[in-house]
Amino acid sequence: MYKFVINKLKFAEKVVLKDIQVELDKGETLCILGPSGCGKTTLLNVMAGINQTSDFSGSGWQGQPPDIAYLFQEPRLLPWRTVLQNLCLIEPNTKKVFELLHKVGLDQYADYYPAALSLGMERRVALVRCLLLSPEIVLMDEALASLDESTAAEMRKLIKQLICDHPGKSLIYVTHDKRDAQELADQIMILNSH
Ligand SMILES: Nc1ncnc2c1ncn2[C@@H]1O[C@H](COP(=O)(O)OP(=O)(O)OP(=O)(O)O)[C@@H](O)[C@H]1O
Repeated sequence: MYKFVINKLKFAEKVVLKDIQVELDKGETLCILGPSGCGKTTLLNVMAGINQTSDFSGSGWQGQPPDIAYLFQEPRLLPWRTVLQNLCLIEPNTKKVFELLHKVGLDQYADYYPAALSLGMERRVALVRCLLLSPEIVLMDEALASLDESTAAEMRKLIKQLICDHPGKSLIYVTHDKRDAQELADQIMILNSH
């Protein structure tokens, strides 16, 4: 069981998150829903340890912090490196990289630069990059935003196959879309604005 606690998180004097307690079993998927500005991304950032600007009280991860990989809303691939070169920064074993690229249907695109890929393809490369880190928990921020319906459905299926149906991996998934929550979540958390 993973547990993460925030008592209060403020930016300047504005309270953004209050009395948050996230509990998640190994292998479980938690979807976090809530209106724009309620603090969903901030919560993921604090969990990933990359929120440096807030005034945060709480105890964070209870016990040993889990190994985390973060799929940001923007794929954040290095534009001057090919798909394979981006992924080999994480995993030098190209066989492992190609196995995962094959699973997301992109093994033919290993030598492409990110600029030559669609957003949906870049997101799939970013998903592979996360998985190569062998995380215990994957954090995802609006991973299907700005994709057309069929591309979003394809990505949702991959997330389900490669993370949700994987017994050892947990997923914390921020979304505006109730369909994502219905299809992927074991647990749903709704955040309100303060
Ligand atoms: N670095 C920062 N400095 C000051 N205020 C911030 C900072 N980051 C976020 N905020 C504020 O915190 C609140 C929560 O922002 P956050 O991006 O977490 O919301 P969100 O629920 O993810 O929104 P959206 O669904 O639109 O992405 C907003 O009012 C935002 O303006």
